[in-house]
Amino acid sequence: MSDTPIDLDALRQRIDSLDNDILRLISERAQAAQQVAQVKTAEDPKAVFYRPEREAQVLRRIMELNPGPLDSEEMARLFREIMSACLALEQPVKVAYLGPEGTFTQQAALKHFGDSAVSLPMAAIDEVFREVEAGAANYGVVPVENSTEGVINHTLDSFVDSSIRICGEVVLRIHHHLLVSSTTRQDKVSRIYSHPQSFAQCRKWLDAHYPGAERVPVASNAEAAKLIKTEWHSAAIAGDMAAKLYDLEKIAEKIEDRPDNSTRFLVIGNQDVPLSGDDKTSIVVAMRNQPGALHDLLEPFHRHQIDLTRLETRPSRSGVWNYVFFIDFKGHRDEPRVAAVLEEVQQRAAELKVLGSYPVGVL
Ligand SMILES: O=C(O)C(=O)C[C@]1(C(=O)O)C=C[C@@H](O)C=C1
Repeated sequence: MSDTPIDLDALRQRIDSLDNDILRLISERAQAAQQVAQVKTAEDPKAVFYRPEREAQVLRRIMELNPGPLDSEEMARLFREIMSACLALEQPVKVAYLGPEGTFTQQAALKHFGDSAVSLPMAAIDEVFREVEAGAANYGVVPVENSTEGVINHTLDSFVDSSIRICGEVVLRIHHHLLVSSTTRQDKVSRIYSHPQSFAQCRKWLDAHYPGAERVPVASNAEAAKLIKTEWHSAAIAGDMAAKLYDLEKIAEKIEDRPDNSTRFLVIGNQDVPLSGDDKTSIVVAMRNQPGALHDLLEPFHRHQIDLTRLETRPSRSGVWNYVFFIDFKGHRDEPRVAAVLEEVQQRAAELKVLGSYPVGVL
């Protein structure tokens, strides 16, 4: 405790005065964003307003400059919301996501675009792709891999026949809770609803705490949360958003077996994203079915010292024993080193498609 007495009134006056400054500065920033919109429209009537590379640079800079005491992620989240509101002034952004409302994918969409984006729930991953392809939504957010359960094949397969590009990634820590409604008899829970992936991620905890309860898989965690509102003997496993949306009580928090449980989501759209300074590239490659094909494919990456961050194999839908490879690596297609590798891979592959170069997820 400090020796000098704290004068509460004086401190509040100081906070009021600081708020005045913050208010004025945020308004000035919003005006600058409106001017940016005018410049963009003058340059190109069909200009895209959302600029993922610039947003990543703004957030990274804030995190670097942050003097504390707020931690850098918290500070970046505040700026995320300011930028989201500024972008909405330029042009409201519509983001389709794998719904229903209250899913982790919606949480990821809001984490990436901020609360001023309009989020549109879709019933399936291909619907998110279609909505963005048709221009009904500007961007889409789909899950692609989970640290415990692995890849989401449906998302990868959707890229094969689509012209959609990847504009960004979001990584979300996934915390599951056991939820009940106000009418649930907590000592009589005999059925638990959740998404199959969430059951898999909480398997040990469930075996230890609810070995006898029936586990009923449903299409999403949000669906599970909704279902238990009418069943007095049921509980659901879902996240914070679903708990809030359906007004449910958490009777056990963070029940995932692995504390580092996280899911990576992709932001999809119709634009190519310029260099941000810390980028990733995703490609899909079909190799001819011959010995050493995988080695031939990977060798240029090794030689040019490019870091692979993910390699997935999927059966090709065009031939019985052919495979396609989904590869993520560090770097942007406009960097000479990456361009050289892509050129070499192109020569060795039966088919190569660059799904996008995009900023490494900041938040
Ligand atoms: O710099 C731009 O291009 C802007 O439109 C401004 C701004 C911002 O508020 O900083 C807003 C939206 C874009 O996605 C990126 C940045």
